[in-house]
Amino acid sequence: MGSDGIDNLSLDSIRKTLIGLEDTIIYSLIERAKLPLNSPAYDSSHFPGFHGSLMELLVKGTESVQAQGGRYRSPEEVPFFPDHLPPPLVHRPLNCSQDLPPAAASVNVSKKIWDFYVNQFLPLLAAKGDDGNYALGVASDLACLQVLSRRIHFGKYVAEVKFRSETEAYSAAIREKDKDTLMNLLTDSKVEAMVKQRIEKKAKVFGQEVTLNDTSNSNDYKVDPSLVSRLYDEWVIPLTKDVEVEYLLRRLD
Ligand SMILES: O=C(O)C(=O)C[C@]1(C(=O)O)C=C[C@@H](O)C=C1
Repeated sequence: MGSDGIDNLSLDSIRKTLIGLEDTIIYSLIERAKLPLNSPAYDSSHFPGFHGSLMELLVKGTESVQAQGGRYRSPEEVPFFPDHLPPPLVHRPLNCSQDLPPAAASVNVSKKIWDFYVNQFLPLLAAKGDDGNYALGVASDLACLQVLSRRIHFGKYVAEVKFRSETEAYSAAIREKDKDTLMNLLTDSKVEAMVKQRIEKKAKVFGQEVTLNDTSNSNDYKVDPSLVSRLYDEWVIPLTKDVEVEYLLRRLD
């Protein structure tokens, strides 16, 4: 996101940002896929010394430190545990557009992102096994979760730009609280198909084994490209659209 402010945002520039985030998402998935599932880290009854799972403990602690460092000050940065975060110690203004209408601040699908990632997606990404190195796995999970969340909450900017380009049609549906019409207005099926094709292709290119001779199997990838496409199809795109609808519903408040 550049420093030009919301007035100069275009659908093209936001889509470019989404395309850039695809690279980060794939690389973070490749990192997590190197480690075994390590299921005790996600089990809230496994470690008796504290409340909740080890993953929750580590993510809360990391988010707390990052909040002090000035994270979570823009609409696309949403913590997974917003309660009791310490105030930032860094007050320098962000050199990126953050001036979305107030509607943006309250749109938050973090819980849904956490739930699908931990309960549905991670067991498909990581091979069964337990190497006891839970903190490393969770650090890798948080990298995945944060970039997925950023991508999904970027839907706020997408929705704002779409609202500005067709204000009358969107306003009518917002006044009626008509979620279906909003969903239809913002959906572009051709773009969705391209996004899914591109992410699968990138997973093949970024995830291929590089060797100096030609003996490697060209169908061996570090993360299954069809799983990455499925991630977008089942979770990333639908949740981005949920963010867009939720944002729009509050846009005229
Ligand atoms: O690019 C857009 O227009 C978006 O709204 C983003 C997105 C996506 O998540 O990739 C979501 C909805 C549209 O149907 C197409 C793509």
